Amino acid sequence: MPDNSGPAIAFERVTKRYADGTIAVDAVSLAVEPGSFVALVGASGSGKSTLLKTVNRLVVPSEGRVLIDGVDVSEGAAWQLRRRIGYVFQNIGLFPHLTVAQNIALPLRLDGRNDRARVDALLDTVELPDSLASRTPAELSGGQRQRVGVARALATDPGLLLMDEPFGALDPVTRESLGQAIVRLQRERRLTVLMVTHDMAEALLDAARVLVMERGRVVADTTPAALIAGEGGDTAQALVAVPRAQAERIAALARGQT
Ligand SMILES: Nc1ncnc2c1ncn2[C@@H]1O[C@H](COP(=O)(O)OP(=O)(O)OP(=O)(O)O)[C@@H](O)[C@H]1O
Repeated sequence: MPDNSGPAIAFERVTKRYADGTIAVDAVSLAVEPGSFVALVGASGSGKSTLLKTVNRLVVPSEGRVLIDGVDVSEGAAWQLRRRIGYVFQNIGLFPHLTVAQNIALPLRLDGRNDRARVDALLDTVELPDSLASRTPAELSGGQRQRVGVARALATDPGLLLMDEPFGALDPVTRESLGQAIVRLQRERRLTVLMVTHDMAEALLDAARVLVMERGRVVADTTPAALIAGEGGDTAQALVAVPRAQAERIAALARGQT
């Protein structure tokens, strides 16, 4: 096991209250193990993205604090913090006038590196052919663009990856293959991954731990196996019911029943 596994994250009574009184995150405390894959699920508006963004300081908590390997994220400059954290979100912003290779290399250049071999390795990681390296983002499909975004997020070799609906806009086949690529990478490098998703099936299949949020609070915090076994409470089970029913209907079809 490499000793450079991802960092531990601790949320300590993290609350985010907006000026209009909305409590997006309500006194959340939890610890994320180094090198673990944690999914955040829950209804729209339950606070998933807000909680995720407290880690890279895109959101500053009203109360409480977030620690990475024991150090409060509010210490030091935000850009230094973000350099150590890969961040993937839906419709990731690529620079339209830069090529794929230049987009991926951007964080490396900010680090004073200009490493074409590294870009090629990152293209390989996200399963994109080298032939796309000289294209601009407009010359790619949506799924290819999202893969470039993932490659760019991984460029500085961060130990921590934050993903906010990373595959939401993708077709199911691309979604599955990119998801599997991330899972392989997470296991190989022991990355700490926090992934917000609307898709409970994706959470159950990719993550080792699933947090279910409701109205700013974590109402279930357990393993996929426990969720499948019916644990985690009503909110969690309502979310599990969807992929379960689909799986049962597909199994019935496979058996020739209607
Ligand atoms: N800048 C803001 N000002 C006021 N309220 C906000 C702001 N940003 C988010 N909120 C509110 O905070 C709550 C949590 O939002 P958040 O984006 O974290 O939810 P989410 O679970 O990620 O939702 P979704 O699945 O739809 O992305 C929502 O009620 C939202 O309207």
